[in-house]
Amino acid sequence: MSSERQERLLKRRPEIIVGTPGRLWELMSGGNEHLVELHSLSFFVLDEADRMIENGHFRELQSIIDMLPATENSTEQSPQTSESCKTIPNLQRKKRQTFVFSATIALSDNFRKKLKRSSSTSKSAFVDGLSSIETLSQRAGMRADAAIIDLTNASIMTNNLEESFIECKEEDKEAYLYYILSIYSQGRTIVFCTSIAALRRISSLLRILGIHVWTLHAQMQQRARLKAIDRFRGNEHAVLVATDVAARGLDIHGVRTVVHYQLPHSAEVYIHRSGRTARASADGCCIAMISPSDKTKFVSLCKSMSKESLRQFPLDDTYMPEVIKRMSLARQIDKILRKSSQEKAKKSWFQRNAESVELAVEDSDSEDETVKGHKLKKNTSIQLKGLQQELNDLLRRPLQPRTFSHRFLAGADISPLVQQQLEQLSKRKTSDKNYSKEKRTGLMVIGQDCIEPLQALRTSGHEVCVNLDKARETRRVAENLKRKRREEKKRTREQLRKEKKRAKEGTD
Ligand SMILES: Nc1ncnc2c1ncn2[C@@H]1O[C@H](COP(=O)(O)OP(=O)(O)OP(=O)(O)O)[C@@H](O)[C@H]1O
Repeated sequence: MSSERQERLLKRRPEIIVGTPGRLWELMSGGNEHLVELHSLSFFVLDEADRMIENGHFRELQSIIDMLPATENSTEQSPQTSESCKTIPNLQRKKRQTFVFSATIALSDNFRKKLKRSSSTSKSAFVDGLSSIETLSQRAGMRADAAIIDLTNASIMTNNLEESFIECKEEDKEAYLYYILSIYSQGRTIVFCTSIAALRRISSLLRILGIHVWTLHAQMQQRARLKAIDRFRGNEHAVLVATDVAARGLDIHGVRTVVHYQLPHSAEVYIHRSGRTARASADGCCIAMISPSDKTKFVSLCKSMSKESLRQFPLDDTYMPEVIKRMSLARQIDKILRKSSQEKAKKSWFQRNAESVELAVEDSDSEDETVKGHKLKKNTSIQLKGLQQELNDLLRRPLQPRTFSHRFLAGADISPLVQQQLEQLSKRKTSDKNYSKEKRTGLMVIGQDCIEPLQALRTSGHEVCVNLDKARETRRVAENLKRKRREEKKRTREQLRKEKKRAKEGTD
């Protein structure tokens, strides 16, 4: 929202103002009348407080707090006055209540003592800035007898949330993501990435594979972000691929699954990301995709949240050959499309710059080179069409396990589920010509009920130890066992050889 529009809205003197520190301070320091009349402030709320002090980026917050009038109970000196801040006599000041919220606040044991000490110290004693949640609370005028309400349970996460993981190679993550989104296609899903490059890649691959996804990241304009959220909210089976800008504060009803496609850098971000599902009294599940290089990070993440074991997300490997075939075609298509869009961008950049300096651009290529270029373009376009045709043929068919064969369908061998799916499929094929255009609906998968990942996890997921020491111990035991078996075999072979030799010597 533009600051002009915000200023217009502030003229109506709203009773509640929700803002980010940057914009709020911009308006306050600009002398907005409604915002500097802080003597009548009844409630001061700091939401996501731990984020506010991260890496010291919210200097503006410090300035805002410095402008707050001292509360009745505070022994602080009068607030630091700025040109835009009015000095109000104590009698006119309202009693102010301060709230500090976050799902991930770590308070030290002597938090209250610190607050007590601070109430007898003047503001000028804090020279470090808002370096900790304690300092933030002190500066916001929190009293030493502040109520601390801790709603976290032993597992930190809500009990309605089922956490799980998939262990796979880094290069197989894309295929497994496609597997989850197509086999368990029910419910809203948010897929989290740490980098925008990864977000762009997987969203492009999924779109090529016919899964409509919305994206959300920091390089998007506010208007585009709001549009993506609206569209995501509008479809109960939609997929949102997002960076950590969506990790906090996003409250969308019916988010059933959160996928940590790339692991977050801290346990706090993992908690906030996972908290986009299983909100209020609803349930939900999260799936962390762990490649061998993620393993150490994942174990330390689990350790910091005191998790010794986690459920392994159930996978049916019989679908993988089909999934991998589709993914391989999608990758080839993506590569061609990416290359051509890069070439276009390069060309238009060159033209734009030439135009800006009023330079006439002449085609410097020789006739031979131009013909060669056209040929190459034509070949690429033919190759692209061929790949798209091949992929579309695969996508028109429901995803089916390797064991399934259309050629040898026999009543006795088909489970009631497959029988029912085939009947519905043939009905839809004849009645609805556009059936293949419907995305993420049932009947894309043969042999599998159309369910949410949470149901799959509850019915067939199993607990696996994530403790690195225990995992190492298990590996060591398995290796020992293997070594012993090898030695045993070698001994038997040796014995047999000797016996044969002796027998041979006996006959000679
Ligand atoms: N007492 C309640 N009864 C029913 N629903 C509630 C109640 N309190 C909150 N909710 C609902 O639960 C959801 C989550 O609430 P809210 O956004 O306040 O949580 P939060 O802890 O601030 O989440 P975040 O992790 O985004 O900070 C919202 O949809 C809200 O409407």
